[in-house]
Amino acid sequence: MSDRRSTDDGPADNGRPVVEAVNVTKRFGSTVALDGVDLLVRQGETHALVGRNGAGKSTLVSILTGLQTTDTGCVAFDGRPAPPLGDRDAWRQRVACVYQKSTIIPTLTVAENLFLNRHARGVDRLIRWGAVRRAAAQLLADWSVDVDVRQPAATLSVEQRQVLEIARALSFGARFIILDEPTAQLDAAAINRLFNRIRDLRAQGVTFLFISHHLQEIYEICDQVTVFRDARHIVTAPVAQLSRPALVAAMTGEDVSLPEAGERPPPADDVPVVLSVRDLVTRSGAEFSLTARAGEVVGIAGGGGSGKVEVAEAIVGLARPVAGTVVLDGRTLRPGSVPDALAAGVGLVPQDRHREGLVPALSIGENVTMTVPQRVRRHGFISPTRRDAIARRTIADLTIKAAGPRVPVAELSGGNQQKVVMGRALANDPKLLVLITPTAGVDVRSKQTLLGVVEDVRRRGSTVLVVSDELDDLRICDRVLVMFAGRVVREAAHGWRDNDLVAAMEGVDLDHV
Ligand SMILES: Nc1ncnc2c1ncn2[C@@H]1O[C@H](COP(=O)(O)OP(=O)(O)OP(=O)(O)O)[C@@H](O)[C@H]1O
Repeated sequence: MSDRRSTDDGPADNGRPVVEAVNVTKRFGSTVALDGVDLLVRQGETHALVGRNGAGKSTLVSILTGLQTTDTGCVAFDGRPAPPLGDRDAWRQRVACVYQKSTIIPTLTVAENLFLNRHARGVDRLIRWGAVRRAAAQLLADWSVDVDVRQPAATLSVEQRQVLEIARALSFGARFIILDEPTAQLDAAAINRLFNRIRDLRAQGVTFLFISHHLQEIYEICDQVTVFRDARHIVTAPVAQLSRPALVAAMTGEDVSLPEAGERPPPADDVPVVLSVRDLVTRSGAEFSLTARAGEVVGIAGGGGSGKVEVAEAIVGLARPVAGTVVLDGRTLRPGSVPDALAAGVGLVPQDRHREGLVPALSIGENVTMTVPQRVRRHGFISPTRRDAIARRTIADLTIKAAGPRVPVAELSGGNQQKVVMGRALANDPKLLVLITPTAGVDVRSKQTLLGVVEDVRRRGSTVLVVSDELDDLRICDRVLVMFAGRVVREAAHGWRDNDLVAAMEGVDLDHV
């Protein structure tokens, strides 16, 4: 393996290799997920692993955590070969991965989660709960985690769960932690706290492999970056030596710029109103009203707890509002009914694609056409040929990386699954397309594709709601309604400045400070 010693002065220079993957190849049937890749992570560094959706990142993570074997090549920790796959304890002492989807068990308490299967037992073999709780409290105190150990894990926030998973990993002795898109569900303040924690742990000798599609995060928190493209290792370099355009070019093989809405005058009064939301009140008290016309792209922005997702979910029927009406193209939607919203012409990309989005065991074709059975029926029966044709078009239009329309969605990478959700939302030619955090987990080139689709939909005369706190998502909007603490606090016309919008999302009124 080539020597990729850092040239900067950080701990990366002196650090011994904590983990090394050499010439690793992994195939799934005819798909080559990893093609002779190398990775070298040194002690004390925070090393980014980036690449487009389907580049092979998760596959490498599953190999580095002992969930899958390599076809060829090898993995070593601290210079010694990786333990056998079945020796879970040995793996846990070397490495842990904090995934986007938590592995914490919600029905157990914090203490139980921390000491699952390694409870302190007395001579009578009974579990000593007092001792378990004390050990858990000590562990959390050691790592400055402020959580009550008696609390049921279900009551923890996403942020607290992540921190708990990190503490649990450290308690097994692991000093190498993989963070797989850790910021995807966190708001700006929580991301800051996570980064501070990473810095603290790094100073104490903990090494991180950090996977994210948010390139600014790589520049903020990582020292080294490795780029994969199409299952191959492209480059490893100190972050400071790789400019953002160079990084994007390494990931995509080309320059990529994201779409932005052009300067358009507000729609005239004779342009039909497509969506009218009147005096909506959500369960937790968020209030919202909006009139949007054909061809308009409206953003709903806000941080965690702003109410933006609740409002969007109430509009599309995923949640039942306590008051208010939603009228789509003259038809009043039944509150809390997704089928009614779909029948009225809503296309939806929900926030949680695992819960409301996809059926992983079904094919791309089955998922994409799920809400439009009429389009795939022939003489009363489902026509696989029609279904394949629709799915093929979706695969081409959204550049989904898959061998064909009948591939189960479970076999796609995360970002490509998100494109299938978008494909399904578009399948019924929606009058109203509602996108909730549509580019979460999506690489920069795919972001360009997904956001570009919005422009096509708008041109066809549909209305689009983009619900997000990502500035890149919001830039394609004609106007953005910013929510804070359950209220719309600002309406920003196209051309807003990043600072203003971010300040409004944080509840700061820059005009009055
Ligand atoms: N269990 C599986 N069966 C078949 N193919 C798979 C399986 N797991 C992954 N793949 C394929 O391997 C390739 C690499 O996928 P992987 O999930 O590692 O990508 P990734 O870089 O993590 O992408 P993302 O950023 O979208 O999460 C993809 O083409 C994917 O479809």
